[in-house]
Amino acid sequence: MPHEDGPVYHPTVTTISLGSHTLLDFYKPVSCREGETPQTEDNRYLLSLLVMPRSLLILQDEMYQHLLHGIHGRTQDLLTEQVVNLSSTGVLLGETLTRSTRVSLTIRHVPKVMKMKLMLGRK
Ligand SMILES: O=C(O)CCC(=O)C(=O)O
Ligand SMILES: [Fe+2]
Repeated sequence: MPHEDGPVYHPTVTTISLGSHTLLDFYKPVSCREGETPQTEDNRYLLSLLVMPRSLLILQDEMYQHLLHGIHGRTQDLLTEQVVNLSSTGVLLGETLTRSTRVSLTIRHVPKVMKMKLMLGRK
């Protein structure tokens, strides 16, 4: 499901991937201009990144602040021209990759945390 990771973690989210590859898909945000054709997930789709096993992905700037991202639930990925980082992965255009179990470790810096005093049992 396309989503933003939100301002709390701004400006960077970092992901280590283990196990399977996956495709991370990027979408334009929903705009609410009058007279525009209704927006669907399909027509907001922009591009994908092939996220390789044992890779480190750093998401920041425009990709973080402006675009939405998500991972489709499917078992196989056909690599098309919309997968924009193929040349740095060694995987060829037109190949189909079968997914298996993937573990992603996401590292987020949270500069602002809320401090709450625990009042349990106090009067
Ligand atoms: O598994 C991933 O690489 C990203 C998952 C994600 O979008 C998130 O944790 O917000
Ligand atoms: Fe996310």
